[in-house]
Amino acid sequence: MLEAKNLEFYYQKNQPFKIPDIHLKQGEQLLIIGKSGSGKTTILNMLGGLLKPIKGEIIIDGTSLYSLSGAKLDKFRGKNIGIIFQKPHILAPLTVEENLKLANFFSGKSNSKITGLLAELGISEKRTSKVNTLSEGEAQRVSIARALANSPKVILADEPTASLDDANAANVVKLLKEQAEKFKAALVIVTHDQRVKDHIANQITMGGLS
Ligand SMILES: Nc1ncnc2c1ncn2[C@@H]1O[C@H](COP(=O)(O)OP(=O)(O)OP(=O)(O)O)[C@@H](O)[C@H]1O
Repeated sequence: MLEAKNLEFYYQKNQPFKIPDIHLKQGEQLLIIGKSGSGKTTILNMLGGLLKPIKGEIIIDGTSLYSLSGAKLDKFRGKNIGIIFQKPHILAPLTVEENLKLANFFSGKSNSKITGLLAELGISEKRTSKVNTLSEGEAQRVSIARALANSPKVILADEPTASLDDANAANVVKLLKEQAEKFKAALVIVTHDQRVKDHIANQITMGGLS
């Protein structure tokens, strides 16, 4: 479902990252760990179609991601990849429901899952609340709901627990795992949070700069 082979990337030519290969089948989960600055966000952006590697290939459900370009890549991403960013990328002046409908609009999928998702994530009662009135934990759950609204084949989460207390952090990891299992999606979580490490056995470490 998700394969990354022989990836090479650098921001400065003399400082290439060491990037391990990734092979995840449908429903498999992976934790990418590594110290601050080792390139965790960088690899996640490459896997999500947001940053083209200098060399190597990323294959999602049989499609080589960067063989697509422009609108085709955007469309593929919208349909197949759900990304949860470190800081929730949700539109603050819109309501929770409007944010989710927007995600479906861009990926051309129906709104039929929204009610169920909000219930599973425990934010049904916030459906018509503006996102800028939510707590950080609630906003994080909305960004998860938005990433999952289009039933992606690959779910990518960048430090999803960074700003959450212990109870919410455990909850968010549980939700991500449950939802990934439900859709049989491949799940990749990037983190340095010790609290997450105990929940996903399959782990690789970013090697930092070569
Ligand atoms: N757009 C950019 N241009 C130049 N250098 C960058 C850029 N983005 C990131 N870097 C550098 O690349 C390195 C890796 O950054 P990245 O955000 O991938 O690390 P990370 O492992 O996610 O770190 P953290 O855990 O602190 O979020 C850092 O040294 C960072 O300063």
